[in-house]
Amino acid sequence: MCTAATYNTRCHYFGRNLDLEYSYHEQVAVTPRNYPFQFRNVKSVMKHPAIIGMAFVVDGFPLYYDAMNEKGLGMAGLNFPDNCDFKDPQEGKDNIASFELIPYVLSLCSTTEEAKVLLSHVNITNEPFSDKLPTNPLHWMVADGKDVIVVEQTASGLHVYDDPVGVMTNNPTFDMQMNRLADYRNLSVESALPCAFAKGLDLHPYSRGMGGMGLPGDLSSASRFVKVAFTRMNSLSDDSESASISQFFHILGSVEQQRGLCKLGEDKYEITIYSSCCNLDLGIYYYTTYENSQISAVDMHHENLDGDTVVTYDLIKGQQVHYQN
Ligand SMILES: C[C@H](CCC(=O)NCCS(=O)(=O)O)[C@H]1CC[C@H]2[C@@H]3[C@H](O)C[C@@H]4C[C@H](O)CC[C@]4(C)[C@H]3C[C@H](O)[C@]12C
Repeated sequence: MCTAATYNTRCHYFGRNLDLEYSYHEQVAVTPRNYPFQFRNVKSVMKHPAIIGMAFVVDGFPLYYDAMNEKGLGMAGLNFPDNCDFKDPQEGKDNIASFELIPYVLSLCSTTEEAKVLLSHVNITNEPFSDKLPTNPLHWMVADGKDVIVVEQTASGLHVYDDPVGVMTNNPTFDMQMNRLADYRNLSVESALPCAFAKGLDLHPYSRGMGGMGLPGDLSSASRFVKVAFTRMNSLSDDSESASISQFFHILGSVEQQRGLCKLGEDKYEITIYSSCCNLDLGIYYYTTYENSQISAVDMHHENLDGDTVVTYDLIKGQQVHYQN
């Protein structure tokens, strides 16, 4: 399971939880402007905005999980089993392999609006990166400081949805997630609204937070969608960088996966391997890992963005305890 979210204060933030029971060797990867993106079926992009994000870098190619470009556009891929339908290349379409979609969009677009136009010609293909890395089912969230969209390719074709709640998880399809949200339309952050259940009935609000009673707390993707939508839509912080990123990680923390709660086999448990937060305006990629709750950061503008090879940073994974005495 995974969760993606956006959050806006003075700057605009975009990120995700990566929830999985195993790890590839993911790293923070900066792709400079002159790295040549060679795609399988469409023409190469030799010069593009610089990109930073989390990637598994194989033979120098950044297989991004989530990333942003220096124009302020972010994109994240999340698991989308059963519904996802990547197809064979089709005549008359821009055929983009699923592992190419993040570099393709982030190297050619500056805004969500531009991404919508680009995606309207796209067929996402099932071509694997290599024999060792077969295609996995994914759907994507794309966001700039203004708009958020969700991109899903199912048996009926490629769908682009406007995302008014600025969050996304896994199954079911995005339109169904939004339909289900109506089941929770009476939830509120108010602790003691008058009883709507029956006029005059004295039902004492014995606790704070009762306006949110009924908010799901389990780890399923449908429940996480509701939980993170409620959290994100009501989130408040001041607009400093420190307060904004703290709040962002709290939004993702509302749906994080603790080891032991989601069993996938003998001694196999899904956990939140990392959480990321991109400052879309400043090009800073913040992250925490399951073991390391201290926020680490890589600033793309501290790199030579006119280079032509991908620069990587290993994740700082061990817990960083700040002893005070
Ligand atoms: C599985 C990851 C998504 C996490 C997630 O949603 N898990 C939930 C599992 S479930 O719903 O509960 O079953 C996705 C996110 C990004 C994906 C990776 C990126 O797309 C980059 C490459 C792409 C290659 O085609 C496959 C390997 C890969 C390295 C991908 C492996 C895997 O599919 C990743 C790591």
